[in-house]
Amino acid sequence: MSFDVIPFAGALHDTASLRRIEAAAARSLGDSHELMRRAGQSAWRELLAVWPQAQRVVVVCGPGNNGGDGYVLAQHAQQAGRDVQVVRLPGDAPRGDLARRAAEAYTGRVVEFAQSLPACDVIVDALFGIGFSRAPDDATRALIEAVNAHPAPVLALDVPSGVDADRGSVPGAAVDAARTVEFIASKSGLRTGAALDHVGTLTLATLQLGVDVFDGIAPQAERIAPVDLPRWLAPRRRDSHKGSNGRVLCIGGEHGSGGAIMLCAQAALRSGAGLVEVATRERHIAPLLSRLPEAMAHEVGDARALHDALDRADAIAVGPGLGQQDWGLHLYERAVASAKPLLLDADALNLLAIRPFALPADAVITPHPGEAARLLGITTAQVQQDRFAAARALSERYACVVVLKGAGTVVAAAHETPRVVAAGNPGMAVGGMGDVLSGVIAALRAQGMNAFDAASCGALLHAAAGDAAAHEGGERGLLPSDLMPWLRHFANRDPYVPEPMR
Ligand SMILES: NC(=O)C1=CN([C@@H]2O[C@H](COP(=O)(O)OP(=O)(O)OC[C@H]3O[C@@H](n4cnc5c(N)ncnc54)[C@H](OP(=O)(O)O)[C@@H]3O)[C@@H](O)[C@H]2O)[C@@H](O)CC1
Ligand SMILES: Nc1ncnc2c1ncn2[C@@H]1O[C@H](COP(=O)(O)OP(=O)(O)O)[C@@H](O)[C@H]1O
Ligand SMILES: [K+]
Repeated sequence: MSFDVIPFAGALHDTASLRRIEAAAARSLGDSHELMRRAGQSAWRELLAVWPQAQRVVVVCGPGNNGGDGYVLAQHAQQAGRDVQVVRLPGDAPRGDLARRAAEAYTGRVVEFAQSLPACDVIVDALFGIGFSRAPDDATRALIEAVNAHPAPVLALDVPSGVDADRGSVPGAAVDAARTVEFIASKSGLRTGAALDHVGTLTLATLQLGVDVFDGIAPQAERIAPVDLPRWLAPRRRDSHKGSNGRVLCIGGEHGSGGAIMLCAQAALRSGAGLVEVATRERHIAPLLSRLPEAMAHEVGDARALHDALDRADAIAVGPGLGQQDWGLHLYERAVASAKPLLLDADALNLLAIRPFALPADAVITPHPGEAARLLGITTAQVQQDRFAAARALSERYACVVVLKGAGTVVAAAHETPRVVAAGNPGMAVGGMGDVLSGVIAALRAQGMNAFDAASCGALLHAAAGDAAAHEGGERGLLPSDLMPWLRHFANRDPYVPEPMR
């Protein structure tokens, strides 16, 4: 596998930056074709390393330079004695000089696609890369569907065809790759949303370029993974005490939703908060204390008790199970008016959408895509079409830090490079999982982390705990409570876990 110079391991780029990097690389090599030659050769080496036994290779080539990479790979496979066929749509002969040159150098068979693909051991997807620009037409869709229906595994070159490499969305059909080998730099859109069901295992071929080709080009986003946790989670000072580890106040738990605030409080304790208080409905206090005697629970009908609890808190999480009735609205307004480090989730976000209050400085909001859509006045599908843009729009509109949850959680704040979490799994799509995240982030805030770092580290810690819990017993049936021991584990120990690059 090809790992050369990686300028900054978590750096993610968009296609506009990649075009500039490619241009700088072509200038420094003095020849654009050299880049394509290296791309095709790296991909061939990867294919050989992963599927050494593959004898029959089908390379599906598009009309652009991604197709050009495919012809270079096909030529290597041919020279290595493999049975190779390039398949392309009628009319998809290479259009540009680079790809045409690569196609002319390939001496093997080229067949036009008609309904089905030949039998083979591996399919190489070289249909579209970063030049993919619109939903596929019927003929292209039929080809993509034939690739996906074929039993052979797929190696995608640069981008699984049909995935938008900037936004992570799939406007029509997209190739389901077993692996994707990215060229030159990692792409932001392959780390979030619908893309995650298409990329398979991601690897990076940097094409032996020097770091100078990245000069003056800032990454669009940063990928964060469990190995990054020690960046934020230094060991505790030996002489710390419960006060120095922060007091969290969790507000919520309307009638019928008492479990939400209990999960939030428990997660805050398991993420290292020194003290956790809960302001909830009276009838939830006894069950909460019987499960979680370390918490201090208050009935908040008494205005003085609420005032004192708000005053004592180092960080406040408001929203889990809060409801949107008068009780919840009153608590929401008091929490927002408190000017304390604040986290808003669930019903606090629904209330924010209908009663926009100016949030205190450095507040964190943790919407799922549905909540994000309500806050932005758009549809959930529009949020998912461009999760980076939605997170950025929320951070601007509400002047806060945003954790846009879901596959490939995006953390955004004004003047910060957005971060995308390379952990988490669909087992976490279950009621109560977001309440756990609220407790984690509030605990990190109370321990002194700034809002953007607490949001990033908290989303990562939560996702890592979710992955560990899913690894133990599977994704289906995973419960938010299953994360609790793992939150403690990842908040303390060397969190390195071998993982595929995402
Ligand atoms: N430049 C370099 O130095 C290097 C580049 N490299 C490689 O080049 C790739 C980028 O190449 P690229 O820019 O030619 O775009 P590419 O992804 O092949 O697609 C464009 C073609 O597809 C077409 N098309 C798009 N969408 C479509 C749709 N839905 N349905 C149908 N057609 C559609 C589009 O048509 P048009 O929109 O122009 O009508 C155009 O013809 C990059 O990912 C990497 O693999 C490496 O070799 C390293 C060096
Ligand atoms: N498919 C998925 N992949 C990764 N993480 C997921 C996935 N589905 C849900 N999650 C995570 O689980 C949590 C669910 O939160 P949320 O939807 O607010 O649940 P609830 O409101 O029921 O507590 C979020 O942190 C989200 O990122
Ligand atoms: K491709």
